[in-house]
Amino acid sequence: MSFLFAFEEDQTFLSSIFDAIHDCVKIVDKDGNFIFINLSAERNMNIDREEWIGKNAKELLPNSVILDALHTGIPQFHKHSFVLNKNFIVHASPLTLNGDLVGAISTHKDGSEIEKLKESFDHFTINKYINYLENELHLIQMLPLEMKDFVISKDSTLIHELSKIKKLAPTDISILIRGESGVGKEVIAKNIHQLSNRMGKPYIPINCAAIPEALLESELFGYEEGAFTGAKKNGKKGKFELANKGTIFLDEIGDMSYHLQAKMLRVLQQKELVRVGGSEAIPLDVRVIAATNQDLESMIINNTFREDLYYRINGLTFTIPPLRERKMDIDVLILHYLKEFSYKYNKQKRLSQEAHHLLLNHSLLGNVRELINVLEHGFVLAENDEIQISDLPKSCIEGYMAQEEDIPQRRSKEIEASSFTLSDSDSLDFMENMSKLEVALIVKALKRSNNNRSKAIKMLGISRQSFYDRLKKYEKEISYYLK
Ligand SMILES: Nc1ncnc2c1ncn2[C@@H]1O[C@H](COP(=O)(O)OP(=O)(O)OP(=O)(O)O)[C@@H](O)[C@H]1O
Repeated sequence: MSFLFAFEEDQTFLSSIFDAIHDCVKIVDKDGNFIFINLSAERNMNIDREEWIGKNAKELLPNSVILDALHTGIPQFHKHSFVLNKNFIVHASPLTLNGDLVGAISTHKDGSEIEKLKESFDHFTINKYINYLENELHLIQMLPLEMKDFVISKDSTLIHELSKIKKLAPTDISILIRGESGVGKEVIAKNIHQLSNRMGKPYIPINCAAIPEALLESELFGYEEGAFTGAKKNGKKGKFELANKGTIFLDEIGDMSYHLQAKMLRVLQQKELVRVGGSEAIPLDVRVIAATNQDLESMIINNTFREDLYYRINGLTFTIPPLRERKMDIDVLILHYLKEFSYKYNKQKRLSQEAHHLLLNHSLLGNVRELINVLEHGFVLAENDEIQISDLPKSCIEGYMAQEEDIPQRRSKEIEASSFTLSDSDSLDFMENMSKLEVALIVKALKRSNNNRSKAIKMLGISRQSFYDRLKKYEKEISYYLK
């Protein structure tokens, strides 16, 4: 089991995960010897896996697809294979660790499975989304292979951001993920961990906004027995200690108090921590991924976020655009989650044209999380196989109606704010008009940069200080146009 050393402690757990997978899975080491065969494969091939482990695939399955993947180093997809008197469709991929080839993995289905799949697909073809899937899936395939199962996107900006992950994951660079609530920051953090050399070690998420300030310190750094009233006997490990050798995901880091930020910075710099009420320094080896929806740059100016911590956590930034700015993703996510619910509830349902239109045009402020909730609500409530608008949550329908009513007003605001013109009757007062021009320029820069203040400052070519002075001066006007 040479290359599985990374999971030594978790091998039983990993085996039970693979055994729970319905697809047939086989793994060989770099010499082609079988090191793992899951339960489905054992049953499907009608073999005794204990007898196969340690034997070479060349001997037991000559010309098999797994050997092709091992010898060429190239993934093999949808390969037909006739062995053990059965027809199989096989996918196989080489396995690498730190850039070295360590083996190969294959999954297969046999003819009867394929027939079942075909039947369910035939049923689906009445659903126009299947055409969508077939036409557009190649774009999803642009994602790194390992991420396909997790992050669904065909938005070029997001795909570009995600393509960095593969290169960065194996390093220990700290990462800051930015984006609104529900855009997928945590899914991406998990992916970074899974693609890193720390995979198989702990991944510990903590939401800094969800834990009361008084408890956050001991949650993060742990405490010793007697540290405070109610402290457990023998003390307790904090999230940082639990994440040792692995990754900690600090969600909503902008909500952490200034005092805790200072403590966190010390821990990150010194790579050791002292539990609350303790004196012993505990060495730490933790990769930090943080996420925020806040404008940390203006928090630094307002002295609510420490600049030194900002540079410490911001080795690299990923910005995930909100769902309303990647409309194409709404469709693929709908497709994906309808499929997921069809497995979960053992039923197949599609969206009516009207409900589909509503979701595509809804501003979905809760992003992917809201889309999933709304869809599941509709899926469960729909009387037949078509989800109607009336099956969606009331709040979603009301939100959409309010948004539609607001459109003419928003459009007129946009026109007003983005053009600076003077009619004959307008005042020519210099100072008054200069102020209007400043507001129009700032609003335009903020809109063009998706409200990213650093980018807006660059576009405007003015200093940070001067930008924030104007933001303060015209706060009311700017927030009116941006609303
Ligand atoms: N691109 C995506 N593909 C598939 N599922 C996604 C995608 N983005 C988000 N999701 C799903 O949406 C839900 C919300 O995602 P997640 O918790 O990662 O968002 P978040 O940005 O971390 O939210 P918050 O800031 O509120 O913590 C999860 O169920 C996640 O699996």
